[in-house]
Amino acid sequence: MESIISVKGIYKSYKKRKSSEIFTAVNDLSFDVGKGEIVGLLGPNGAGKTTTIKTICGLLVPDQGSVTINGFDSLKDRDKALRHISAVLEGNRNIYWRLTVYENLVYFAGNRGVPKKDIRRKVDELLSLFQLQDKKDELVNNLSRGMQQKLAVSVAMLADTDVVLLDEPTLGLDVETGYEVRDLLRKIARDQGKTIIISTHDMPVVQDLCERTIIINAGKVVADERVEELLKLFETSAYQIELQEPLTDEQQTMLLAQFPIHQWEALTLKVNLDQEQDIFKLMDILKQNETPIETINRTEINFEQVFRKLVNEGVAS
Ligand SMILES: Nc1ncnc2c1ncn2[C@@H]1O[C@H](COP(=O)(O)OP(=O)(O)OP(=O)(O)O)[C@@H](O)[C@H]1O
Repeated sequence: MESIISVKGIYKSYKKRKSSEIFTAVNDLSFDVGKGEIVGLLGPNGAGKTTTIKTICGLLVPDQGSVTINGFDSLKDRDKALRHISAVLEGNRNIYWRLTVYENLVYFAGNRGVPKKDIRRKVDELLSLFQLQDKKDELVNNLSRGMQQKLAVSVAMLADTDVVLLDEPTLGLDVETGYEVRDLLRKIARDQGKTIIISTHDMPVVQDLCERTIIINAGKVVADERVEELLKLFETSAYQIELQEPLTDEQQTMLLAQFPIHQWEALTLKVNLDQEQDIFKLMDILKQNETPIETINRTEINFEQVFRKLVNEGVAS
């Protein structure tokens, strides 16, 4: 797939407040994003997601490394590179709180180079797509957080850029509005073929919306995989075993020595096996004392478990 964004070996350090210590927020980060891909940038608090997004959209200059957008270096060819990008940063900073929804859209349409004769049509299209017609004369300050977020995303759509960067688009939204924003983003990506990078903590957003996820932790990439591949990697190996009787001390010692048992409560064992056939070895130990087994189930593993495993273990597979 042709790459539209190429991040190569970027580093970014900050000086810690009230001390001379330097903190490396992004540490040799590299990845590519293909045209039309929807990529989730996932990571715990402080992982370096916002720093990465701001570096891509030219708000921060990396200490080392480069960002290329559609073939243009974001530093050397800044104007040409950034022409391809719109961003919605955290906190709805790209909209004016003292203007109405309509005034914001008209103002930013002019500001982003929409020809005068097309502004009205473009604004009406976006009001309709984002279901904001009823709110068009409302001051942004009086809108709910979800409405403000929808307006922020619609402002980012005005320039019709190839790439849209979204920093935490569902943060602080209630479940219903979160779904609504997610559906809108899916629609935009599918119907308009845009490349979308979403930085988020929200696992369902990634699982539901993104084709690929780049998981970062402490400023480094710990996984760069298609979401379905990541889930597959773990789904074959998660088991839950219910016993009818407790195990002997000897069985317990053998199990703990040989298998990564991650939960053991009374008669319930949960284990993630590296290879599927390991379940037979585990059964051998259980059979040694003829321990009656109530059930063995392969458990569904969700994206949150995959994420926690990758972040805690720091390995891609
Ligand atoms: N301007 C700054 N000055 C000093 N330190 C900063 C600055 N901006 C970010 N940091 C630090 O760099 C690290 C990475 O921050 P960043 O905002 O990129 O992470 P994040 O993954 O987006 O986190 P979160 O999910 O909490 O928003 C954090 O430890 C943060 O405190």
